[in-house]
Amino acid sequence: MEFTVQAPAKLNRFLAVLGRRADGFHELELVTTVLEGVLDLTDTLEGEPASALSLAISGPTGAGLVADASNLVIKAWRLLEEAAKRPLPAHLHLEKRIPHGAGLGGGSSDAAAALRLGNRMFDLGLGEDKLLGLAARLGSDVPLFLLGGTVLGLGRGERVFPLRPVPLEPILLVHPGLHLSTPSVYRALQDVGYPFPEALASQPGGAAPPWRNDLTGAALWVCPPLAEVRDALRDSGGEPLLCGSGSCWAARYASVQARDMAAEQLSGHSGWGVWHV
Ligand SMILES: C[C@](O)(CO)[C@H](O)COP(=O)(O)OP(=O)(O)OC[C@H]1O[C@@H](n2ccc(N)nc2=O)[C@H](O)[C@@H]1O
Ligand SMILES: Nc1ncnc2c1ncn2[C@@H]1O[C@H](COP(=O)(O)OP(=O)(O)OP(=O)(O)O)[C@@H](O)[C@H]1O
Repeated sequence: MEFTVQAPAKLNRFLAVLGRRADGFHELELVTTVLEGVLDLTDTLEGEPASALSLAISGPTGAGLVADASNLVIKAWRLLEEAAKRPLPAHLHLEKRIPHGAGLGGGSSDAAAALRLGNRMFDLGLGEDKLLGLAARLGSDVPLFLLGGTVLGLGRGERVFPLRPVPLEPILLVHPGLHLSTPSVYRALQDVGYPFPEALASQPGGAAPPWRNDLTGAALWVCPPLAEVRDALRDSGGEPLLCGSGSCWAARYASVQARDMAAEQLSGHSGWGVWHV
């Protein structure tokens, strides 16, 4: 097709929950890296002008994902039409590789990709501030994908600021084949108790932010079998970190060699997906 935009996954290397707000959302401090260049964890959105709007979905994780008005790509397109004050008829094709309900932000990344694609395809000339505003209406995670790189997220995560790049350690991502709903994990914070973060993302002297996710207890409460992947990553010598609201885990290793040995060991587990970052 004529126009193509990549939609990578993300890794929240720091997620502090600061409290619950009156609107039901949680006040967060996040450091997120967009995993640009990890091709088997990147969706692709292509488009060409047509007589009406349509979306086709294919790819390894495309099955079971509906292409109707509930899809974040269509929701993003409708917001663009609202901003452009005219229909933007196009045929879109989404190649899905990011697992859903995995905490890797696939749907949010697709939404950001749709905003960029439509803006470019129809020469709408919407600036970054306008696109960030539309992104925030689509979901808390969408704006960070417009910035790319390593991003500080404040508020419910939608107020984004570029950070200097944090070099990624040798990392493995493991998907246990489970699906976790983000709202149910945030709700479970009430059952497990709210964490009271003392360390925030801004580190003195340019140090990398800590490897931390305050949603871990809540996600394990909602889905106890998640612990199996965490324990396997620990046994393989890694330092596990839950991805967003789950179900994927990331683990960092002391060396590329240690990471690659662990990958070989964990790939043998049936039903788990394993990626190098
Ligand atoms: C877990 C993360 O992926 C970390 O980056 C995000 O916080 C989730 O972002 P998201 O999926 O874009 O979330 P949204 O679509 O905005 O919200 C989904 C639901 O998650 C809960 N939610 C989300 C963000 C936030 N700061 N507090 C919340 O309590 C709310 O119940 C909300 O109804
Ligand atoms: N294009 C899309 N790709 C994936 N999911 C989508 C899409 N559009 C809508 N959804 C819905 O959004 C839900 C969350 O999908 P997503 O892949 O963003 O989950 P996630 O990785 O847990 O995200 P997050 O880290 O933002 O919580 C899916 O279960 C699906 O119902």
